[in-house]
Amino acid sequence: MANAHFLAFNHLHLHLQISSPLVSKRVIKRFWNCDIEYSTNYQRPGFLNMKLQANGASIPTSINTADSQHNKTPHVLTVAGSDSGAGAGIQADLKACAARRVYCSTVITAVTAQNTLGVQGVNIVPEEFVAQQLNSVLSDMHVDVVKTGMLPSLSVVKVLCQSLRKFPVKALVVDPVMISTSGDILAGPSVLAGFREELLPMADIVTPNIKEASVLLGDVPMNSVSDMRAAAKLIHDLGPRSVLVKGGDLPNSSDAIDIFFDGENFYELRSRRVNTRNTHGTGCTMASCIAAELAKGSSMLSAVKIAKRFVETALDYSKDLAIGNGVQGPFDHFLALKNINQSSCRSDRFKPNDLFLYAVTDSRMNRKWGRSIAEAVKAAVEGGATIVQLREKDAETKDFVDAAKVCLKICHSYGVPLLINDRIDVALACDADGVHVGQSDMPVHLARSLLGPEKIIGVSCKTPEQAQQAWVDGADYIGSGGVYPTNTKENNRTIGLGGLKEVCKASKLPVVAIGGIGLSNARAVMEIGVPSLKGVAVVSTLFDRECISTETRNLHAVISEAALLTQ
Ligand SMILES: Cc1ncc(COP(=O)(O)OP(=O)(O)O)c(N)n1
Ligand SMILES: Cc1nc(C(=O)O)sc1CCOP(=O)(O)O
Ligand SMILES: [Mg+2]
Repeated sequence: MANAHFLAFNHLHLHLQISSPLVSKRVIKRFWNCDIEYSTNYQRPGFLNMKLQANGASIPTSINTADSQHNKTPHVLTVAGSDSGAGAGIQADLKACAARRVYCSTVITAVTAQNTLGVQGVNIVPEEFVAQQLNSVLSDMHVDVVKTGMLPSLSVVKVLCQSLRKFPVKALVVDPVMISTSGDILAGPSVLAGFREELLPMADIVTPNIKEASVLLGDVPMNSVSDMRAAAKLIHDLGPRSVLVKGGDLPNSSDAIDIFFDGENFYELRSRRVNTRNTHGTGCTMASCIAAELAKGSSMLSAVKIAKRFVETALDYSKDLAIGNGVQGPFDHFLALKNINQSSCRSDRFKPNDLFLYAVTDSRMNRKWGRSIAEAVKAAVEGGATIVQLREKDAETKDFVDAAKVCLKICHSYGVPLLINDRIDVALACDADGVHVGQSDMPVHLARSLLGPEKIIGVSCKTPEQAQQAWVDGADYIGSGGVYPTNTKENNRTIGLGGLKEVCKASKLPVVAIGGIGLSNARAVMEIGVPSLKGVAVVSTLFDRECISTETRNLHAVISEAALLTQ
């Protein structure tokens, strides 16, 4: 499918992943109300030269299309041990990559006999044969990311490092497997030296759990989040570009807290601790999932966040799985094959700039103007709405689902995501792109476990504390208001531009402003000057008007101008 994805368009700064110049030109025109001129041929292979014209300014642009992953299948190579019980190791890696829709090839370093009771035997593959497998894969296939798991001997570590020097890849993810979850030793002290001296300096990320972090640092005690931070910093000093210390086994913690350190900033990533015996293979899955997201082109931090969310959701889904008699069972990676449909016509699940012009429907207004929900949505996306929310407070469930399916087709034909207000059931029934919930609706973490990791979840926040919680709970964006008084929502508290600013400053998530926003005040909202504010959400300004597409176009022009001027 020909498509064009905006990765960022902030203040005259454009990154465009392009697969068809003609489609891209149309999409640019529609999204940004700016004209685009192409040179008629490629002057350098893989580079597309173009001139963007917006508001009288003309910007020559050269886009490297050769880097685009469009025609390549994202590919992870896992170098790890086989687990006969298929909960961890190579088998977990294959399942995780398949679930994340990334091709996975395999180099097997050891074959283990294990089950839910523990590891009964280990048969190490000779290093020459590991080398041969590496050569077979890397000399023939385009591998984006190498992920390592069980590396049972120093010579295997060395063979791997040699292969990586001969066949460089985009990223190296090292899961420093040393002790199995059942407590069995999978790599001895000589391997530890290999990790420290050779492999970690080549790694883009290393993902130890607290036991592994402690062993890597010579058995330092690891009992708290501040110990994890200190360990992340010390492991970073060993050479990897970033470190994720996983705190799932941290004593006395009600959340699963991981520390991500990229050499500059620490991020404390929290998720709910899922109460289940089925946790065997979470480390392998986490690292494979990070590798898969990197192969698809994510930044490191967002790959880590997606992986954490994927693992949390899969654990939640597999709570009641009964496989084996031991204390630790495997979990199910293919939540997508249950009632979570991850297929989406849209290739990217959520881009913060989708919030730019957020159209929220209203059944009362549609009735007043004598139009269907689908007619209203079509006019809004034609006018340039970048995301749509169906907020149909008094619709019958069946009518709502039927209308939502029609609207979904319309939105997807324009590359616009469609969210459902409040009704998780309706979102599931029509396979919408996500939901928007308020503080008294279904809590975000429950919505997430029902909808899965792929769907977009927005949550209304009036305070910095709510904004912080939204991030912890796994929301994708925040709706914040009422910025101005509104007649559309009864008894809504107005927080003003000041309140909006406070929420935006506190928010780690992108924010869309809502409440009483129209042509006369949208500019003031966009000009508050906090980068997390990505756009405005409106109801009456679009839908309580005679011509929705004209009003949408007008509002688009106002906020585009404000966005350009606040660069
Ligand atoms: C983008 C956006 N922001 C806020 C809201 C309000 O949601 P909520 O607080 O749940 O109120 P209702 O819309 O359900 O009345 C929203 N819908 N969209
Ligand atoms: C649905 C909604 N939520 C709000 C909030 O403050 O969270 S204000 C609001 C209504 C927005 O409608 P209009 O654009 O017509 O003012
Ligand atoms: Mg609500």
